[in-house]
Formats: sequence, structure tokens, C-alpha cells
Amino acid sequence: MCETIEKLYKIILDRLEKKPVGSYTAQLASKGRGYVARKLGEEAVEAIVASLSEDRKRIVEELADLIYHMLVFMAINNVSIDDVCTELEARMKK
Ligand SMILES: N=c1c2ncn([C@@H]3O[C@H](COP(=O)(O)OP(=O)(O)OP(=O)(O)O)[C@@H](O)[C@H]3O)c2ncn1[C@@H]1O[C@H](COP(=O)(O)O)[C@@H](O)[C@H]1O
Repeated sequence: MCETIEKLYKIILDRLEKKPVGSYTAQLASKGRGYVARKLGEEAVEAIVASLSEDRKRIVEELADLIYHMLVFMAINNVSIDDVCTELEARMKK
């Protein structure tokens, strides 16, 4: 899972830098940090709703949406995957 997320994060950084036509990532980021933050919240709610009323496949799909939007949110807030993993490591009870 981590390798896929790291690969996706690199793609997202590339889209934010090059802003290719048709890129959902570039379009999303162009709407500003506030919009991306709201989208992140929306995707979290969609995952919660899926867990309350839908099947496992739908939960997986909504969590994939959530992780993608979280990575875009991280990128536009200049937070790397390493930043978050370092914080998570620091919290781990040995
Ligand atoms: N993993 C994703 C991914 N998951 C979800 N989404 C998009 O996120 C949106 C999901 O939000 P919604 O459910 O609200 O659907 P929506 O109503 O169309 O979205 P909004 O118009 O409300 O923003 C959909 O439009 C999906 O296309 C993603 N878009 C892109 N990626 C990855 O990011 C890469 C770069 O994508 P582009 O920037 O489009 O090249 C792709 O190669 C993929 O690997």
C-alpha cells in the first residue's frame, strides 16, 4: 500500500507542477486550499456513509477517494509523506 501511495503522491506533485489540461488534480488545486479542505471532508463523510449503508467494495472505493484527496491536501499544504510517517513513528509505543 505504501509504495502505491508514494507513487500516487509523486504523480500528484507532477500534476500540480505541470498543470496539464484535463488533470482533475490541477483543476482541484486551482480552486484553492479551502476548497480542497472541504473536498477532503466530503470524501471522509462519503466513506463514513458507505460504511453505514453500503458493501465493503463501496467502502474501499470511498477510502481510495479519501486517500487521493488527502494526498492532494498534503501536497498543497507542503506536507510530505515522510513528514506524516515521521510523526506516526514518533507516536509508536515501543
Ligand atoms: N486516484 C485518483 C482519484 N480518485 C478520485 N479521483 C477523482 O476525484 C473525484 C471524486 O470526487 P467526487 O466523488 O466528489 O466526484 P466529482 O463530483 O466528480 O468531483 P467534484 O467535481 O465534486 O470535485 C472524481 O472526479 C475522481 O475522478 C481521482 N483522480 C485522480 N486520481 C489519481 O491521480 C492521478 C492524476 O489524475 P489527474 O490529475 O486527473 O491526471 C490519476 O492517475 C489517478 O492515479
